[in-house]
Amino acid sequence: MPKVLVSDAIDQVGVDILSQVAQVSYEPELSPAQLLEKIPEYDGLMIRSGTKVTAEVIQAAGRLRIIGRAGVGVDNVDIQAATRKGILVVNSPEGNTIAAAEHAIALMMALSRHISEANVSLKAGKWKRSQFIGVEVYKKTIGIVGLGRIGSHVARVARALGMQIVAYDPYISAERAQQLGARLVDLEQLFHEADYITLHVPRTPETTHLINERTLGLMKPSVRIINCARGGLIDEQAIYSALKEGRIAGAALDVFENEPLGESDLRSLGREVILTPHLGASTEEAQTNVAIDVAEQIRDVLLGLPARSAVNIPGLRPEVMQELKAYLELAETLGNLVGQLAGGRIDALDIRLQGLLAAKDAQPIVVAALKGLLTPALRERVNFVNALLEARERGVRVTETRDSSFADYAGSIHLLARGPEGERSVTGALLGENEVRITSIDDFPISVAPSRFMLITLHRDMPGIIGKVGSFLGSHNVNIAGMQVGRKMVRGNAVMMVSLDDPLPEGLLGEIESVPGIRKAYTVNL
Ligand SMILES: NC(=O)c1ccc[n+]([C@@H]2O[C@H](COP(=O)([O-])OP(=O)(O)OC[C@H]3O[C@@H](n4cnc5c(N)ncnc54)[C@H](O)[C@@H]3O)[C@@H](O)[C@H]2O)c1
Ligand SMILES: O=C(O)[C@H](O)COP(=O)(O)O
Repeated sequence: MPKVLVSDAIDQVGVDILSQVAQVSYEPELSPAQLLEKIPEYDGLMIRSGTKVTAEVIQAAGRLRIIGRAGVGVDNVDIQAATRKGILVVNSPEGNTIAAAEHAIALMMALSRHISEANVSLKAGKWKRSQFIGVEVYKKTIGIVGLGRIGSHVARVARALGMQIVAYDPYISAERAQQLGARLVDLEQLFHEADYITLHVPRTPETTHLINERTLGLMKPSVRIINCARGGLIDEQAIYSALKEGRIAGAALDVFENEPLGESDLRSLGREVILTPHLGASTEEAQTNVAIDVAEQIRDVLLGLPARSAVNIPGLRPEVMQELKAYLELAETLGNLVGQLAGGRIDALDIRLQGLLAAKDAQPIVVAALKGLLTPALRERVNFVNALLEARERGVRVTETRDSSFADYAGSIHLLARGPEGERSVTGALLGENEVRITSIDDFPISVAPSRFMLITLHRDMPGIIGKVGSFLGSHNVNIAGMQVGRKMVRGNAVMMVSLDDPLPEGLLGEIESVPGIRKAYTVNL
């Protein structure tokens, strides 16, 4: 039975799902050193933001197949290292959206009405109503940075509160913003106009210290800033100084550059700052959602099924996967074949999707073809997770084209590989629903089912050549399971594909190539 380690606090429902297929260790208090020591035993790892899955952890994870992040942000996982090692990373992109958006709104309201400070004051026995005069959000302008899932829900709620909405998100259309009642503006304009600024972007090199000494200077002195997204989006020292000196009115921060938040000047401030310990996703509903979402994906992957929210491979809905499954096998077989025929280094791979495939998502087919192409070199080190990255790192340029007019088969894939030794091409299609057929090699038409051991020759189409190869193999006790010849013209060049029951013994390939009329021979394992 596979083993799954749960190293952060997750809802019990997640543990129950994992237990259907795995032996589960629930250890939410592990130190980094303990994680490093334990990880080699596990096939799956389920985490939240508390566990740092560093390159060192991944290096030590000898049998790990999947890391499930019960939440959105995967910046605590070294994705590059996981991808390189072929470890799938999945998350729950929507399970805590509402919780995070509501926390941002709650912080905005708490800041506006001094709720946190007033609560502490009253509990300390004081009744100081005049000290807690707040401001209304009605008719104020909220600037939303990042109009994705959480930012969009904040926009909907803000609209219902009667706020004006400006938004900055270079990756969404003005129409989408308009639907949400938001006006898209550039970042500087947002900083100028907003009475409230709320951040809902991932942390990237582009968004790191988005709020800093300079940008704080662009804002109204009455501005209140909310960060429920990621630590590091705000320069903490700069916002501390701006708050302390009264250059801005307030800030509410749920996330920090270093978590847990240790010594920090921010802690010394009064009502102008509200700090919460990364609680955006901490609702009962969100924790149930993310636990189910991610545990189900870990369970499915351990059972050999696809994941629905993979971070490091194209996400494939199960119905799409089902539809493309046989074509993925075809693409992988063709990639493997053309890779072996081209031999050695391949600089470029052109992938043509023909017939009905011209209308499909090409990405999974490209990944499958690359997996096949790299398998002779990398063996089990290459998989659907790391094939694209490995190909990129080896300098393989990939292009894809489509030809919907192709009518010989319902759907067909043509691969052309270019390397220092020239170009080689193969085509394949499905017979019926899922029988893979190789339908051409270097444009010579054939129809051959791939088999584990194959002999392929390029030769002149002339009398006796097939017989010579057949009796040569027979004389070395190699049994032929099937044979087919393809040619474009009588007595021109031709290709022969021979399926063998056994591998060709060492040294025989050279002898086959010395048969008069044979230009080149290959053994191929599919
Ligand atoms: N505090 C919490 O507990 C908590 C909970 C959930 C999510 N989060 C965090 O909230 C953030 C947003 O999550 P989401 O689910 O809305 O993600 P999302 O991917 O749906 O939305 C992110 C948006 O940011 C935009 N974006 C990317 N780079 C940008 C840039 N340079 N400038 C402006 N916009 C940019 C994207 O186009 C996208 O629309 C993430 O960082 C996530 O980790 C925090
Ligand atoms: O990215 C997320 O999903 C949030 O930051 C939530 O993190 P958590 O699961 O550690 O609460």
